Amino acid sequence: MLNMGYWGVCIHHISINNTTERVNCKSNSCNVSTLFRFCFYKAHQSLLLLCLSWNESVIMWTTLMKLDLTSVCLALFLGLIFMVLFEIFRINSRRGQIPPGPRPLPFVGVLPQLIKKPMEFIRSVSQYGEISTIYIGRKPAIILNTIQVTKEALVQEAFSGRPSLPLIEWITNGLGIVMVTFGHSWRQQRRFALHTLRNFGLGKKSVEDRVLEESRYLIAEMLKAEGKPMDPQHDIQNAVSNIICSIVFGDRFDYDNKRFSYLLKILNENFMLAGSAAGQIFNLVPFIKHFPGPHQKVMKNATELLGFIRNEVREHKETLDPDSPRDFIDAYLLEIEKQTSNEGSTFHEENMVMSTADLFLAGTDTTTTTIRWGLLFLIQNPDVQERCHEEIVRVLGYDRLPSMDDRDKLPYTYATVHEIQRCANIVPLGVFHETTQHTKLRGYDIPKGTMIMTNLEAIFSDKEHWKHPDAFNPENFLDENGNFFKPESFIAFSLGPRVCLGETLARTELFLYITSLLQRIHFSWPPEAQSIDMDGVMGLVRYPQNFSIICRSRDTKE
Ligand code: HEM
Repeated sequence: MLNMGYWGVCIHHISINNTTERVNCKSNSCNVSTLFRFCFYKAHQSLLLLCLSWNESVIMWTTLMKLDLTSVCLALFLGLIFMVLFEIFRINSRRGQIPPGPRPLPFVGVLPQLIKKPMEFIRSVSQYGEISTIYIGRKPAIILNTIQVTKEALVQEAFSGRPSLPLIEWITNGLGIVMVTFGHSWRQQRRFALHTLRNFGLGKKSVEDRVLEESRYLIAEMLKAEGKPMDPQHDIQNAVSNIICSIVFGDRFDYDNKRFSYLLKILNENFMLAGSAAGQIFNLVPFIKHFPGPHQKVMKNATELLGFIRNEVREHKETLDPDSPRDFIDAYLLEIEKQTSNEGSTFHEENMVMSTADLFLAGTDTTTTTIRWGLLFLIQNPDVQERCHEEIVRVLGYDRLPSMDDRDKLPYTYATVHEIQRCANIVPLGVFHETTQHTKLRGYDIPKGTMIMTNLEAIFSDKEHWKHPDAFNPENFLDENGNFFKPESFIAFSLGPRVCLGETLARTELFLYITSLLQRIHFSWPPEAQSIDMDGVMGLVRYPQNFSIICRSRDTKE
């Protein structure tokens, strides 16, 4: 049995032949090495067992073949050396034909570096030029390091596919929107989701009103722990999730709802695990799905999350009024019915569950994580926090909540929200794309099926495009007259046919939540706060390390 957390304490029970070995490791970087040690240990033990049980047959065979055991071992060893040499030759023979990049290890490519120190590795990749190559396992992937080349590539359909990642495939069965490859199903599901989200208020006053109402709950909840150290994760996640929940399920959930809190916890756990070393190893050797390991936890969590959605679907079916759809699920149920006679329809119940899951998941941990990074940056830059608060109170006072129309009147606060997104950079390599056909980029031939990554870390810190690339400074989004402007390099939601489907919703939530929090609450560190590694923790998104803060209500008469 293997039970592994990501960067926390990991406890491994390795049980073979009724003996259990327990390893306790507390270092942050231990998981990778421990996992490798575990894999090595397992492989070693299995080999030993095989050797023991098949000892007799091996002896029989080798006698039969007139070979002794030493020769068999030597042959195996030479075979391995040959495979490694062949792999090195294969990689080297492609140099010059593909963009340059760091030297990969045979079979695993750059995965050990990417897993061990992801941000350091991602930063180092841009030194190879506008586009570079990294090997993910045995396959080369192309990294786009500048805004120019990213724009050139991502607007094309040829660059709009998605790679098939075994872990995601295992869970989604190739359904939904986010990880579905470019084609008919993706087009139908994406178009329907966009259209339906708009019908239920996306980009309109009604979603703004939901966010403002929720921000009142959020402020009240955070101030319950006024003056005491508190981890803001759950409150923010619940507030953010309630907006997408109200659109897809037609309901919000109270902050003390135990069942919903549990679902949010496992959602977060899955985002963490799927993007961790465990997820990468699964994608490299998917047959481990038949064995115990952290991937089983990912599957168990996913099954529970999908079970929750299936339950919602069941309840919606029982109470559906075709003349007045209440939310995304109602609209989808009606669409399935409408499309029954259409042969090319991709609308069916499993696709509904997976599309709903995509909206629920993508709409929760992305915005939550950005706001958490925001609190970190605002506490570390108290002058920025104060300047935002002063601007907000000057324009709105203490009582009027902000609206999206206030953006022009709050240029410094609006710039701060964007600067939070730039520095948080929650998907530093974007969401992976794949070429849908053979294509060319900057003179290089790129075969169909090549993985494409956007180096947002390099683009967001390009010295030619940012006034203060390496510091948290809202001036990056202000012109010489103090007005807000958006540099072309700001592509946190990506671009092209795959651009984030929830961009409007996310921007509404980020501006309204951050502004209303800064209006009413002062944030600071608890006295015993420890310093935080600002590279964060890599999951499917880049999370800040866990932290606690002190919230104090702004004195409305100050
Ligand atoms: C701060 C918040 C967010 C950020 C930074 C963000 C960023 C992104 C990025 C970078 C992509 C990949 C685009 C590409 O493949 O080139 C994406 C895709 C997507 N996002 Fe977001 N997102 C955010 C919030 C949301 C929200 C609130 C929703 C909910 C509606 C959402 C739904 C989606 C979906 C469904 C896709 C897949 C689009 C497709 O493959 O066609 N996102 N997002």
